[in-house]
Amino acid sequence: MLEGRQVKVGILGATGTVGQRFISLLGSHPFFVVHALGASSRSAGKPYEQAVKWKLSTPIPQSTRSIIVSECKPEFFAECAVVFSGLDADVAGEIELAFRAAELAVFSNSKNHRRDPDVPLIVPLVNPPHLGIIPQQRSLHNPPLKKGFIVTNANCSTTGFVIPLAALEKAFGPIEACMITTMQAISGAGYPGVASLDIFDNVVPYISGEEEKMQWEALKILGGLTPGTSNADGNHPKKFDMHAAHPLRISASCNRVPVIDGHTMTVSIRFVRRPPPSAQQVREALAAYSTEALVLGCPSAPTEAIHVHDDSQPDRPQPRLDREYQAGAGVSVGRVRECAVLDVKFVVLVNNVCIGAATSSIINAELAIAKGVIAL
Ligand SMILES: NC(=O)C1=CN([C@@H]2O[C@H](COP(=O)(O)OP(=O)(O)OC[C@H]3O[C@@H](n4cnc5c(N)ncnc54)[C@H](OP(=O)(O)O)[C@@H]3O)[C@@H](O)[C@H]2O)C=CC1
Ligand SMILES: N[C@@H](CC(=O)OP(=O)(O)O)C(=O)O
Repeated sequence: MLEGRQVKVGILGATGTVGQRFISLLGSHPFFVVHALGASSRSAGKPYEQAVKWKLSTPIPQSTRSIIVSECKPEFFAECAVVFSGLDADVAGEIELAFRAAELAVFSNSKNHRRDPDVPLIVPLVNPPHLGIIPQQRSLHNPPLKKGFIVTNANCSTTGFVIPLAALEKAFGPIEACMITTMQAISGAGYPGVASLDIFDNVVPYISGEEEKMQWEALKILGGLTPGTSNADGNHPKKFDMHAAHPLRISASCNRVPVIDGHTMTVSIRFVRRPPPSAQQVREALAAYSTEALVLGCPSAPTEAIHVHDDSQPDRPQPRLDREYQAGAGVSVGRVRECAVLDVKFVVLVNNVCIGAATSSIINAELAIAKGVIAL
C-alpha cells in the first residue's frame, strides 16, 4: 500500500497517554510521517521532548523530538492529509469541529462525536463499511465539505468485546444478550489518572460513563448503515440502524484494577440461534475471523485479529503476558467454555492504548486511504 509515498499527519493531544502511543507507533510507520503536533497552551511553543512527560519504555522517535508543539488550531495543520486526535474530551468536541470545517480529515479517540448521526464509530477490525457515511457527512455540513470529515473510534472496552462479538455474529448469526465484567487498566484514565492511594491494593468498582458507552456503542458498531426514510428533497439519507433487526441486550459492569496497560473482561453471550454453537465451534470461529483491513493491506492491521488461547493455556490471556502481542493491535481470547446461564463465556484482553485507542485511529486512516475516502 502506497509504496514509497509519504503522507503528512498531525497529532492533537500529542503529549497525552494516547498521544504518546501515536508518536511511538507512527515513528516506524511505512508512509505516515509526523508533521505537526498540538496540545494545550501549557505545551505550545516548546520542542516536543521538553513539552511531554514521556511515559513509554521505548525512546521518543528521533524524528519527533524537536518538532515544536503548537496550539490546536487548524492553520498549523493545513499540510496534513490526516489529523489524529487524542484530545482531552473537555476540549475535543469544538476543536475537532473546527478542524473538520477547515477541510481536514480527523480521526478521533474522544467520545464527543461518537453519537453524531453522520459520524461513523469505527472499530477497524469490525465495521470499515461505515466509512460509507462520509460523503453524506460532508454534504450535510454547512457549507458542504470537499475533504473534511470526522471519524471516531470506540471506547477501549467497547473495542475489546465487539471484535469477538463481530466474529461470532459473522459465523453464527445474531447475538441476543451479552453480559460483560471489565477489569480496566489505570492508563485508561489518562495521566496522572487515578491516585496511587486509590488504586494500589484495591479495586474501584466504578468508571464514570463507561458502562453506558459500552452498551450503546456496540449497537452502532455491530449494526448496519442503511438508507433512511425519504426527506423533503426525496433523498434517503443513510442512518445507523443500531442493530435494530435483532435487538441485542448488553449489560456491562466496569472496574478499575491495578494494572498499567490492558483491559481484561469476562464476556457471556446468548445467541438467537437454537441450538447454540458449542464452545469448540465458538473457538474455531474466533480463530478464523479475518478482517477487511488485512485484506486491503493496511500495514497496521494485525495478522490475527483474535488470538485464541486453547485449553492448554487455561490461565490466559493475562495483561502482562499478552498485551504486546502483535504490538497490541489484536485482541486475545481464552477460557472459551459453555455457560450455565447464557450459552458461551470467555475472557478477552484488549490493549486499551493500542487497538483500544491509537492503533484503531491509525488503521481507520489507512482504511480511509485504501477505500479512496482520502484522495492523495
Ligand atoms: N487512555 C486510554 O486508554 C484511552 C483514551 N481515550 C480518549 O482519548 C482522549 C485522550 O485520552 P488520554 O491520552 O488518556 O488523555 P491525557 O489526559 O493523557 O492527554 C490529554 C491531551 O489533551 C491535551 N489538552 C488538554 N487540554 C487541552 C486544551 N485546552 N487544548 C488543547 N489540548 C489540550 C493535553 O495537552 P497538555 O499536555 O498540553 O495538557 C494532552 O495532550 C480522551 O478523550 C480519552 O477519553 C480513548 C480510548 C482509550
Ligand atoms: N474510560 C476509558 C478510557 C476512555 O477514555 O474512554 P472514552 O474514550 O470512551 O472516553 C477507561 O477509563 O479505560
